[in-house]
Amino acid sequence: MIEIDDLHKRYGDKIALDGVSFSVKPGEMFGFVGANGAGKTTTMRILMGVLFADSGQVRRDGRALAFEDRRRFGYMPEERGLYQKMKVAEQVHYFGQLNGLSPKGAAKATGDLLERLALTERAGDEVGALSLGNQQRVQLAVALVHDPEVLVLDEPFSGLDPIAVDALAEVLAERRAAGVPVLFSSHQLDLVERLCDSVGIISAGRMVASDTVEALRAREGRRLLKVVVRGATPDWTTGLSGNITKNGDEVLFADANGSDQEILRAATAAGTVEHFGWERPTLTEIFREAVA
Ligand SMILES: Nc1ncnc2c1ncn2[C@@H]1O[C@H](COP(=O)(O)OP(=O)(O)OP(=O)(O)O)[C@@H](O)[C@H]1O
Repeated sequence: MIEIDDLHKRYGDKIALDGVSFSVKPGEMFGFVGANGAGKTTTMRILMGVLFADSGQVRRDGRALAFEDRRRFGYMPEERGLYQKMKVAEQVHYFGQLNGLSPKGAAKATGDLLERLALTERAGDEVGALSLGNQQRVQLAVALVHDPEVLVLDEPFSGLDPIAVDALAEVLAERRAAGVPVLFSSHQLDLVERLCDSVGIISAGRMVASDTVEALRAREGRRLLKVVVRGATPDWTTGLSGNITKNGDEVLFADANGSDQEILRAATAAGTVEHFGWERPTLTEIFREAVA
């Protein structure tokens, strides 16, 4: 398990991290989300040892991380960092060897990954000649080539087309199934919701939520009551409490937790109740609320 424990970091007067803690279990996909400048990259850089925290610790299975541990991590930094003049396959192979693979092992892993990421036809091209999206795929191949024990990816999905998003999602899901803790940051909350087991929401250097997607949705899940009544007159909700939004026969009651039975009685008296249930919020709604 990867544990981030009470990280604090300042850049001059600017407090970037103000007590960030969360953990990522083996076989867990953790989505790290937050507004621009919230502290995601800073946290990941400290996790990877390219930046030092002012205080706090990063541990793996209860032990402070050492340089050697991080060699077995796969990291995709925000600033990327490929050799523009090196050819695609050469580059992935080079990083494979740099991270401990034999020449033969690196060649096999390179071939497999280029295939998975639809880069085989570009294997002999210089990286600098590729589109940004394809360079991004090479960067991913570099992060994954040595079959890392832990994955830390800073916005790996940004700039990818939908086919590449699916290919990467599949590769990450395989690593997760093999027991690898996978941590990635993203602004694509629908994607995070679809792929991740857990989510951490950071706002101005503080974690404002960190839990499984299910738990976050369930916690907020009794806030919005959706009722559909056929054949009712539009004024059937008069006198009911809660913040009411109407769209034809569909009525949404926000903050109606204490008055749900009263609403049900009114709906039944007004017409045919076709739907009566709590709406589970999307991750985007949870995020907006958490960082508001
Ligand atoms: N080298 C630096 N010098 C000064 N301030 C910095 C430096 N790096 C980051 N910061 C500040 O620290 C805060 C956190 O930045 P960070 O890059 O970690 O955020 P982020 O969540 O990754 O943002 P984004 O989503 O835009 O990538 C921001 O206010 C940023 O301006």
